[in-house]
Amino acid sequence: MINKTNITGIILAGGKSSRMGTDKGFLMLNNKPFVQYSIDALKPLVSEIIIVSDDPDYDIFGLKRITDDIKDAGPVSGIYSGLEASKTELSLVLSCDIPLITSEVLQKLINAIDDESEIIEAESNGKSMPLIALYKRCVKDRFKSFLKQDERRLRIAIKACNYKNVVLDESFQNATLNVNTKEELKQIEDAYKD
Ligand SMILES: Nc1nc2c(ncn2[C@@H]2O[C@H](COP(=O)(O)OP(=O)(O)OP(=O)(O)O)[C@@H](O)[C@H]2O)c(=O)[nH]1
Repeated sequence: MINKTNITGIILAGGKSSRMGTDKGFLMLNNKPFVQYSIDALKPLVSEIIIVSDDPDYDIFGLKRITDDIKDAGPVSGIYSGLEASKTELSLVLSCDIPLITSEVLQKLINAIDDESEIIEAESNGKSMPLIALYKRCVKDRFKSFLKQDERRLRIAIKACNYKNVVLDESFQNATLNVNTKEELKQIEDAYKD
């Protein structure tokens, strides 16, 4: 029986934010930092939330914060570190730059759990979203071996696992929007008003 006691939430909040030029998790939408939206979507569904970031500013959220085991290695390292710290078999992994994300989307990933799939990604508008996804603990060793080989491409690591997508219909398109640039920030502000 799957319930919140056997799922952990992992939020990736490291990286360079080079396209935005400022830490994306602390961008504001309706007076709330972006990362808080990821926290709020996870909260009803998980037993613990872990933030993976080197930045102690994230401690204000009162959650467990861990740092990347391997620095500057991108999301593969962030996910690996989060799974290593997770106490549960299942983890919902989110980025910190998806402020319209909802628990409903994450529940769809949980509903799709089966014995075979090791990674279940949301798919929106034909695009797989590895940072709106559910990961089983067993993938962490494969992620580690990729990191050891200096392979940092998340898609390559995912392809080495048994993965599937949950295709979301058009009504969930906004919920999965992520923000990388100032232009996309403007788009999110407009989508939020709708
Ligand atoms: N913990 C951790 N999180 C990361 C790392 N790199 C990216 N992230 C997170 O992964 C998500 C997607 O990040 P990207 O937009 O692909 O990369 P970014 O470095 O934040 O931004 P760019 O420099 O513009 O590519 C965001 O939530 C980032 O905070 C990393 O090395 N460690």
